[in-house]
Amino acid sequence: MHVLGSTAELGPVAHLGAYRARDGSPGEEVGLDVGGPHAALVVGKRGSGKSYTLGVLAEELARTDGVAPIVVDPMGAFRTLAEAPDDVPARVVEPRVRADALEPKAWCALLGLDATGAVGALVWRAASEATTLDAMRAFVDASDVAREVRLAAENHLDLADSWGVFDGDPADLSGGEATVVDCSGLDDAPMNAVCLAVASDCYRGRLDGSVERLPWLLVDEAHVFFEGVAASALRRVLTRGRAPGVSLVCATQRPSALPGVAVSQSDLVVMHRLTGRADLAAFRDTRPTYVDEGFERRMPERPGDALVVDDATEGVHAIRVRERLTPHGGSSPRVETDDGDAGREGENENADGRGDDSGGEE
Ligand SMILES: Nc1ncnc2c1ncn2[C@@H]1O[C@H](COP(=O)(O)OP(=O)(O)OP(=O)(O)O)[C@@H](O)[C@H]1O
Repeated sequence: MHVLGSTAELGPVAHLGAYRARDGSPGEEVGLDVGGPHAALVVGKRGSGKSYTLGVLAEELARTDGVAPIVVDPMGAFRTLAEAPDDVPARVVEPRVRADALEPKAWCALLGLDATGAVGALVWRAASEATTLDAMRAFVDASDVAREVRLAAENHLDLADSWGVFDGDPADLSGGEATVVDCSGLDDAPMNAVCLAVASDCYRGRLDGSVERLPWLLVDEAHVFFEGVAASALRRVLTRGRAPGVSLVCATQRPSALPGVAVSQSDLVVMHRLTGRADLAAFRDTRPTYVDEGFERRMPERPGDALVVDDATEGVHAIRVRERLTPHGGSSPRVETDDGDAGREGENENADGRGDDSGGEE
């Protein structure tokens, strides 16, 4: 098997798929080095195969010794990973956050409060003094401030309480099975709080030695998190995660919405079909050596086909991602036809139902 992500035989390899010849026929099997930490991006327009590829990677990591795979799942698309426990060790957990996993500044940002205003300052002090949401509320309740300030702070903390993510303890994420943190049904703000806590726990756990396995954090719809309070924790993993051994794989249909550091720090980019001009520019600017006009001519057409830009081998590799071992849960709902079948969803059809590959910006 040809290994991407490393020039040396370092140990465990995730089977990603096979090389793809120009006529689409499969070639040698392709794997990805998972023996050491990586920062990777999986990009492509809607329906091009990003979640499917993330699922393949999660399956491989779940079957790899010494790593702790965690999927931050915004849509519940990865719950199916746990459907074949004999083949793929995986579990689905509720999204839970310890209130003190968030710095006071993050609490203000999460609740849309100006930290220099009276209400923001009170919430900031509550987050500095208390370790649970209940204790933060008690702190606010007992505070000696103007009534309207106290009521406004209470309302904001009630909102946080209504998300349900601060109830109970978060699951231990350091196990060897794939852990799917199911964030479906959550708004962007609580989802960001969850992602922030997961990324911080992985990073700090490796620094203080409490996490033994090397964490692999897989984040779908990553633009949602780079636009929210999780951004700083994800940036930290991107820029400083390699030394403690934390890997991050971000999937997005909008790479232009990610900060430049997400593209520049990624040593692997799995590019499914991508047509938006701004999105292509996000790569052309940081990787002019790889992403030229020839690159655009090689752009994959079918869902599941990809170009892998690999810093280790300093090359661009045309591959087809292998089929999933567990069911793929990421397909969009489709209209039922008269004979009861859902509309076709073949390899040559885009998720939006067009049989062609005409794209344009998303
Ligand atoms: N490697 C593959 N092998 C076979 N089929 C695939 C592969 N990758 C994707 N597909 C097909 O393409 C469909 C769309 O893939 P997927 O759900 O991963 O797209 P996506 O890029 O994540 O879309 P969205 O942005 O809407 O979430 C899948 O339901 C599956 O049928």
